[in-house]
Amino acid sequence: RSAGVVGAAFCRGQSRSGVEEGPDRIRAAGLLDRLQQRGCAVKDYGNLVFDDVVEPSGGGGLRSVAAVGGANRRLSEAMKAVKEDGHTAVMLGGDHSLAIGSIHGHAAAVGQLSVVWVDAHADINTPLTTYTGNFHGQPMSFLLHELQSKVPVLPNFSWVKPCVSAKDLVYIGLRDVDPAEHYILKMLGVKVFSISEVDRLGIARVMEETCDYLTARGKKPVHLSYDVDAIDPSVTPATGTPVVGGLTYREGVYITEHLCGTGLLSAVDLVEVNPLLAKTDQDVQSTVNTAVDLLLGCFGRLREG
Ligand SMILES: N[C@](CCCC[B-](O)(O)O)(CCN1CCC(O)CC1)C(=O)O
Ligand SMILES: [Mn+2]
Ligand SMILES: [Mn+2]
Ligand SMILES: [Mn+2]
Repeated sequence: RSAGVVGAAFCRGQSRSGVEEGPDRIRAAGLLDRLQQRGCAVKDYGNLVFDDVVEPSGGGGLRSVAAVGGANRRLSEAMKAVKEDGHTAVMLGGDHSLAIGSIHGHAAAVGQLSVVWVDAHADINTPLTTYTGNFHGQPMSFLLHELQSKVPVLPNFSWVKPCVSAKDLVYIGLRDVDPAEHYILKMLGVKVFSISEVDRLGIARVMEETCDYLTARGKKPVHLSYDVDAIDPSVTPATGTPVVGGLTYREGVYITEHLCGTGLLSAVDLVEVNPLLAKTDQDVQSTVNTAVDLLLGCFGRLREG
């Protein structure tokens, strides 16, 4: 197993500064050392730093359109290179708009893939349905073949090619879904395990059903896009859009242990860690340490030893 780590110090998919510090805080918590200690080869590709692209005014109520498009284009190229070097890619965010570039670059390298999206939110608003104009709530709309007739061409976004089929997407942890997103999920028949399903089925059954569903039509590389706000805010408070009633630490780690066990995990995003948004340093540490533990689960760490 080898990991290729890319930091993406980007915050302009949303409004709260600090999430650009995520990559360095996760590194400082010892991610690379802990991976190496487990016998995992690690190549650190460093951080993509997005010196603020001058943003033309306007954008029709969408926040930082050109900056988001430009940042994701660079991330896509970086992720493609990491995959072509043969690593399991690790993208450290940064806000969740970065999934546009991460998944796009992964697909450019491997072709068809499955996406497991672990999040309190569906992040599938289009530029026309978004309430907030924030691109961290929209990434999936740019990636799904089935939504392209609903997504306008935006400045710096013309490079994006849709690369995910709705039937190759599974959500886990949803508990704050906008009406338009819910309509889109129903219309496309996207597989969703909301927090209610996690309660009803238990996380082990959710993961079995997720993997059976994604491999029923043939095994494909898996892209795991993990928003730390999927986990309960009592565990990961340092994040921009916390929502009560989240996954426990144990459920969160079980997800990564199980996906690692399939042998199909090809790339993982770990996004939305914002160290400025916690009240105490303990809260920051709890968030960052959980992020590290989630990633270690992706690379074979088992709690049994
Ligand atoms: N769906 C939201 C939240 C996106 C969260 C992005 B993340 O990467 O963190 O998953 C809007 C959420 N919604 C806005 C109206 C409020 O009353 C309730 C929350 C949006 O801004 O689109
Ligand atoms: Mn979220
Ligand atoms: Mn998200
Ligand atoms: Mn978030």
